[in-house]
Amino acid sequence: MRKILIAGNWKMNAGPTEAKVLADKMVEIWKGKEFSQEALICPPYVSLPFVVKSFRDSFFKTGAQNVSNEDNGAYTGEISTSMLKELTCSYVILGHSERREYFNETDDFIAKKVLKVLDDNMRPILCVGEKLEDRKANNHQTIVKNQLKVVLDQVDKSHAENFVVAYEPVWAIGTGETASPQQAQDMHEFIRTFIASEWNAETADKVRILYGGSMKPGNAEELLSQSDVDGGLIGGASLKADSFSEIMTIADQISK
Ligand SMILES: O=C[C@H](O)COP(=O)(O)O
Repeated sequence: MRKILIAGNWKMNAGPTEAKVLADKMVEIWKGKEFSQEALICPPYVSLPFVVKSFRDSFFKTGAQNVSNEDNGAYTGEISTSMLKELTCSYVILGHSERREYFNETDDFIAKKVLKVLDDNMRPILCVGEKLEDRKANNHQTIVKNQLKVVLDQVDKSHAENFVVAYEPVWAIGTGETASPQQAQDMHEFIRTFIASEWNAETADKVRILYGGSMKPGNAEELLSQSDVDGGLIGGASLKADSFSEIMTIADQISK
């Protein structure tokens, strides 16, 4: 059984002051309540210590939006896995389409980071997804398969439980346009089948596959109810404590 992961990616939003207010609000909403699934917030690096502090006595987990593939050393501007672990971060988002597009991150580079995160006993959330032109040209499966293959070729299947994939169709990110539940399910099933062909069915079954792209309270139930959708990677709606909590409540009522 896979636990649903509701993950918020705050992107380059919410500096320390705003982040603390937002995190405190989330904790307040869930005070005294239990959450049967997993909730995660990935703030910008500078806000992480504040969010960690706000979440200290709660079930909320924290993660980062990127990390270096190197150990501590002379790498100006970078952040290491050991620094994130010191803050008790457990997840790292990797290969987000914004990093691929604006910072030229390649599949090989992303694979190195995924390996580093897994080797250091953290959990990568590997983002994959096609652009609108790929979808229109019916190339979406090939694009996603190629992005995944570079990483899967290097990751041992023993990491399956810590390995998280996020399917984020680029055309649905921040646009208000969402993949239909069927489009999401079809791609998630394709991803799981591909992982099974690279590893095996038993390990593929352990991998959580999140959907990302304009997920909000109004569409979360339909998306999260799909058999291969194991959670959400949420941008805009995670910047509002109420919206994020509503999605969590929906996830709480769905069991896989
Ligand atoms: O990482 C999150 C995704 O890019 C989705 O962002 P969004 O919910 O604002 O569309």
